[in-house]
Amino acid sequence: MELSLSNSSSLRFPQNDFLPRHNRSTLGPFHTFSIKKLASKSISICRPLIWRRPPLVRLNAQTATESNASGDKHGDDDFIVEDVPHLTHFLPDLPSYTNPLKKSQAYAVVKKTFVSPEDMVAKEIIVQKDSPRGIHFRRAGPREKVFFTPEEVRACIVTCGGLCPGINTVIREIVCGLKNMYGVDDVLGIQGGYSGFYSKNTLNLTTKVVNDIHKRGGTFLQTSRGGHDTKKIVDNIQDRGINQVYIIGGDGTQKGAAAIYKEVEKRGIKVAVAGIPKTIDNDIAVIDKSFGFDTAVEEAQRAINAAHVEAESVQNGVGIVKLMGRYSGFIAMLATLGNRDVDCCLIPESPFYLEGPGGLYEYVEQQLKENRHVLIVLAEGAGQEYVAQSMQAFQEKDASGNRLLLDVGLWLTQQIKDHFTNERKMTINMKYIGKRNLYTSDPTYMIRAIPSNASDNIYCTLLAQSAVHGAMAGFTGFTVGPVNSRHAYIPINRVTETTNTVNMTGRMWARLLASTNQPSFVNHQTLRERVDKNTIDAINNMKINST
Ligand SMILES: Nc1ncnc2c1ncn2[C@@H]1O[C@H](COP(=O)(O)OP(=O)(O)OP(=O)(O)O)[C@@H](O)[C@H]1O
Ligand SMILES: O=P(O)(O)OC[C@H]1O[C@](O)(CO)[C@@H](O)[C@@H]1O
Ligand SMILES: [Mg+2]
Repeated sequence: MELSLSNSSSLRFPQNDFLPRHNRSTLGPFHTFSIKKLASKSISICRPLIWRRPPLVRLNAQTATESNASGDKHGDDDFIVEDVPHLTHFLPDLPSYTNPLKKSQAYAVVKKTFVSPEDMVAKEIIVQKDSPRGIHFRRAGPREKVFFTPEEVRACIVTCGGLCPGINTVIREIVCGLKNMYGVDDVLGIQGGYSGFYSKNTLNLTTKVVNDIHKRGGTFLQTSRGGHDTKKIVDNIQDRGINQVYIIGGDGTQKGAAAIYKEVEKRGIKVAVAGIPKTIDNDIAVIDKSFGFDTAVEEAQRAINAAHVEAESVQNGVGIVKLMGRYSGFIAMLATLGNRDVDCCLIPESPFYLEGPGGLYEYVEQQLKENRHVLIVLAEGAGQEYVAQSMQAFQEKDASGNRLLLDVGLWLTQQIKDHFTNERKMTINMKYIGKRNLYTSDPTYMIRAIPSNASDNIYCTLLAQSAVHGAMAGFTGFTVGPVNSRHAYIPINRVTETTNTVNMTGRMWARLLASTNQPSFVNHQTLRERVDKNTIDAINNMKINST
C-alpha cells in the first residue's frame, strides 16, 4: 500500500495527517500522490493519506471508508490523484451513516446512485498512446456513506466578489439540494460577503424563501469585496454552530475559503468547507468554464449588435464595445467569435499597438475604406499599459486589493478620433458602448447583472448538488467544478495558484484571428520599447497582487 510522490508539486503540497496538530504546516491542503500497485481493494484513497516525509505517502487502512481499487486495476506509477481533504483527516473517530439517498424515490430508478471511490476525473483528456496517465481529481457526486445526520447539519451560504449570472440559482439549489436529498432544514444565509459573518444578521434560507430567486440577477445574499478576517469568521462559524460552509466566489473568495478551511482544521472542528467557483471572467484555473459565462457572452451580443447597427448606419462609423475581462479576455474573445460582425477583438493577453504597419490605425482605415464602418470589441483589461502611460494614474485599488482598471475604451476612442481627425484628416463617427455615466449603459455591468440562461441554470444546479454531496460525504477544503465536462472535487489551492487566461498560442485565439482577419500584433518589435519600463513593472505588480 505504498504510494510514491511523483512530481515536484507533490512535494510542495504534502498533507499533514501524520504530524501532531501543532506541527502541521500551512502548506496547501491537498494531497498529490501516484498510485503504485495497491495490494488491497479495501484501502481508501480519500481517507488519511499519512504524511511521513517525501517521497513516501501511506494510506491508512484502519480508518478507510471508501474502498479503492484504482491502484489495483491500473497498477501504474504515473496515475496521479490530487485529492481533497476529508474531515476524518483531523477527526479520525467521526461516525459515518448510510446515505439517505439510498431511500430516495428520485434515486430509486438510478442504476448506480453512488459514485465509486475509484472514480477519478482526468485533468488531461488529450493523450498519446505512451503518455503518462497524469493528474486526476476525485469525481464529484453522492457517496454511500455520509458523515452528517440531517438533524445535526447547520449549513451556511455566503457570496463574495463581483456579480455573475447564476449566483441565485446556486444558492437556491444548495438549499433545495440539502433539503430534498438529505432532509436538512437548517441553512443560514450570510449577508454581504465575508464580513457578513461577523457584522450582519443571518437569514434563514428555506426552500420557500429561495423558491424563485433564480429568476433574478445579482445575489439574494448580497456580496462585498474585502473584509476577510479568518479568525473572526471561524469564531463566528463556531459561535453559530455552523458545520457546513458553502462559499460562492471568484479566485479571491476561494483563497479566503482555503484560509477558512485551514483555520477550521487547526481548531479541529467538524466543519466542511466547500467552494463554488464564480467568475464572470472565466479566469478560474482547472475548471472547464465558470457558471454564468455563457449567459454573459449571450448578453454581450446585444451590446455588440447595437454597436454594429450604429456603426454601419453612418459614414465611417467606428463602433467600440467594452466588455468585462480584467486579466482574461474570454468574454471578449467568445462574444466576438459568436458574433461574426466584429472586425477586431482586443484582450489583455494580447498586446497591440496603434501606429505603423500592422497596427490598429492601419487596420481601421482599411476597414473604413472597404466597408465604411469598423467594429471593435475590447476587454476592459486590454492595453492598460498604454492607458497608464498616457494618464499617469495607476494606484487605485478596490477593497479586496484588486487594482482598479483605467478606462481603455475611453482612451481608445480618443486616440482613434485624434488620429483620423488630425493626422488622416478623415471624418469618423465614433459610437462607444461602454462609457460609465448616467446616460449610457455600460455593457461591462449589463452582461453580469442578469439572471442565468437555462443551460447555466442546469450547470449551477450540478455545481450546487455536487457541493452538497461532497460536504455531506465529509470532504472539505474543496472546490467543485467540471473538468473535461465531468464534475470533480478539486483541492482549493489548485484553482487559486494560477489564473486561467486565453492561450495566445492556442487554437481558439487562432480561430478568432482567422474569423476577424485582424492583425495579430505579435511581430512588432517596437511594442515593448514604446512602453515605459516603470509602467510594465507596475502592471506586472498589479497582476501578481491580484492573483
Ligand atoms: N488572499 C486572500 N485571502 C483571504 N481572503 C481573500 C484573499 N483574496 C481575496 N479575499 C477575499 O475574498 C473576497 C472576494 O475577493 P475579490 O473581491 O478579489 O473577488 P473574487 O472572489 O476574486 O471575485 P471576482 O472574480 O468577482 O473579482 C473578499 O472578501 C476578499 O477579502
Ligand atoms: O465593479 P466591481 O463590482 O468591483 O467589479 C468589476 C470587476 O469584477 C469583474 O466582473 C470580476 O468579477 C471584473 O471583470 C471587473 O473588472
Ligand atoms: Mg478575482
